[in-house]
Amino acid sequence: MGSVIDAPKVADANKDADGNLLSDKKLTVVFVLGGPGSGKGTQCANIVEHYGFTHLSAGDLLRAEIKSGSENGTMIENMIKEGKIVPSEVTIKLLQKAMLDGGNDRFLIDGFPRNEENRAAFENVTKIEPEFVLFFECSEEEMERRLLNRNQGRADDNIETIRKRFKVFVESSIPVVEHYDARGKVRKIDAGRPVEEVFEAVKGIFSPFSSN
Ligand SMILES: Nc1ncnc2c1ncn2[C@@H]1O[C@H](COP(=O)(O)OP(=O)(O)O)[C@@H](O)[C@H]1O
Ligand SMILES: O=c1ccn([C@@H]2O[C@H](COP(=O)(O)OP(=O)(O)O)[C@@H](O)[C@H]2O)c(=O)[nH]1
Ligand SMILES: [Mg+2]
Repeated sequence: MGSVIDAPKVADANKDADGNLLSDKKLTVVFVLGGPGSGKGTQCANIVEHYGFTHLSAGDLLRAEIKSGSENGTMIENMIKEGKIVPSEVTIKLLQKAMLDGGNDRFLIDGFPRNEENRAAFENVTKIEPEFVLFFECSEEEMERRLLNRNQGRADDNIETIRKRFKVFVESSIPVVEHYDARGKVRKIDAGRPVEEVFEAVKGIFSPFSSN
């Protein structure tokens, strides 16, 4: 019974004010994946500046949800502190809303999908397939160094949580990259280099988007 009642709600959540479905809008969505500290947020800011994408960081949306005092806030806060993946429905609802509010037709979705369940649920609910997956490859040694120097006051940038996040990344997020790799959709970047060098490589991938 729950699924019968919930179905229209899901469909509504996917419509903008004019009743258009997200999936009807011919959106360009790029998933930006890579381990914690690989430079996803840093490079997304560069891409936004040069290629007119709107940047949606799933982690930022979840942290904003905690701050907003939502009923899910405490649950999200506890999961982030433990480096665990927040239930798909929570993250997807935030992403859908941000896309509908975004007023753009091209989005970088940073740090999502983090596991196969995230991926399948997003596809099922939004009917959106990513154009491609930008994957930042970086050693754990380098990522650990970056995270311990990030200085953004994040509750999860401590060595204990960082180790848990690395484990979750290998066990749950790498299979998502493998899923898209098997479909020829992964664009892999060596992210262990200085920011400018990484962006040079990113530019090579985004050049088709530079004209409009
Ligand atoms: N290529 C790079 N070389 C050195 N430091 C970097 C590089 N890219 C990002 N950083 C720094 O590393 C930290 C993590 O970067 P961030 O973009 O937040 O990564 P992510 O979003 O993947 O966790 C930040 O302090 C950032 O300034
Ligand atoms: O789709 C997502 C994105 C993030 N997170 C949680 O938010 C944390 C921080 O994610 P973020 O992408 O901000 O971290 P980063 O990879 O940039 O260090 C993760 O460890 C997870 O606990 C999540 O559950 N689902
Ligand atoms: Mg980030």
